[in-house]
Amino acid sequence: MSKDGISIGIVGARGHVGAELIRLVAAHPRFGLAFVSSRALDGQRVADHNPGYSGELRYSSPDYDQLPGLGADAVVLALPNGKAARCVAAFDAAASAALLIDLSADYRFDDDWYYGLPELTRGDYTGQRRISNPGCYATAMQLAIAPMLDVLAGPVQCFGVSGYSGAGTTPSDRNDPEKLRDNLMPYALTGHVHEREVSTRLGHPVEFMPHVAPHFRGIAVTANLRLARGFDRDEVVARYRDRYAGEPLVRVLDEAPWVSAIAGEHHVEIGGFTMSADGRRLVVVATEDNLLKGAATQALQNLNRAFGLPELTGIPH
Ligand SMILES: NC(=O)C1=CN([C@@H]2O[C@H](COP(=O)(O)OP(=O)(O)OC[C@H]3O[C@@H](n4cnc5c(N)ncnc54)[C@H](OP(=O)(O)O)[C@@H]3O)[C@@H](O)[C@H]2O)C=CC1
Ligand SMILES: CC(=O)N[C@@H](CCC(=O)OP(=O)(O)O)C(=O)O
Repeated sequence: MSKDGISIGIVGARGHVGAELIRLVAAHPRFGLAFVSSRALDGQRVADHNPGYSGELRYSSPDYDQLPGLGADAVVLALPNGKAARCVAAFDAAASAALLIDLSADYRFDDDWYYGLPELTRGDYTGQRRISNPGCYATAMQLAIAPMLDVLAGPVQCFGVSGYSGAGTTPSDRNDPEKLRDNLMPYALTGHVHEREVSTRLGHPVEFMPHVAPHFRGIAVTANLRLARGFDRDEVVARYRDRYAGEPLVRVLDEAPWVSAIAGEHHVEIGGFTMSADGRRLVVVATEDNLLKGAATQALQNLNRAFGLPELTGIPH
């Protein structure tokens, strides 16, 4: 079941993110799968649904109060938003020592949980056993804005476009390929949870306008930053390069990154730095695979750190 004794359980493993995690954990040199849960796929062979897995494990569908007894060292909750609390309560009731990582938005505002965006928050990790994993857009937006945080003047506007895997597997207009064909679908144009998440984490107001597009995976965020003084483009690019030097999962490019190039990649790309004539306005573009650095890869970074392994173990980079 587990390699070298570190076993990982995944709750909500039928989802797009759960599928990526199965693949990453299966290929990890130290982690193995303890269980993968799905109500719809209960009893079916994982290998029949996931080309990244070749073992004999089958999906199971335990009740939440059975989860702590399944012996996983860490359990990743990959359920839709609003569903994590009952799982967490089961682990609390059992006084389980298992590490919990929640991929939903449910604990991102809870100070009892470590918020795991390693490139920005790894210094806050002091061995917490409850980790909330930032959302895909929230990761891209924070990484795109952070290097300029101390020189911002006024709210930042972020125009976001996501592939429809971002909308999960529960059928909706936002993951319906027919309705998305030749289309760009705006939604939650004010007050999206990611707007609140990024504004809270950066301590600076961010205005977020998300859209979903016909491609499957990958997000692009175009951020508009007003600056307290005039900047040269070179000075701005140097800030980003300095900030992310030594961060293999954040690549600073000169040109604007394309979402078509980020699918399947584990890193974020930031580039396209464009200044207004007076140097007081910067537009910057970030792209990311929402299912990887926006979710599963980041979860793996957090798991690695929690088990004392190098942060990028099992993450191609
Ligand atoms: N998709 C993305 O790009 C990203 C997603 N996230 C977050 O990660 C989590 C997982 O995302 P994703 O894989 O897209 O999610 P899905 O919407 O695909 O849901 C994951 C799985 O949870 C199970 N599930 C669905 N509804 C319920 C329910 N009412 N009660 C219990 N289980 C349910 C389903 O499996 P079954 O019905 O078989 O039990 C489903 O396949 C979400 O919280 C999402 O917000 C974070 C960043 C990026
Ligand atoms: C297209 C689409 O619907 N995207 C989702 C992204 C959700 C996600 O991936 O992140 P969280 O875990 O932070 O919810 C949304 O905008 O809510």
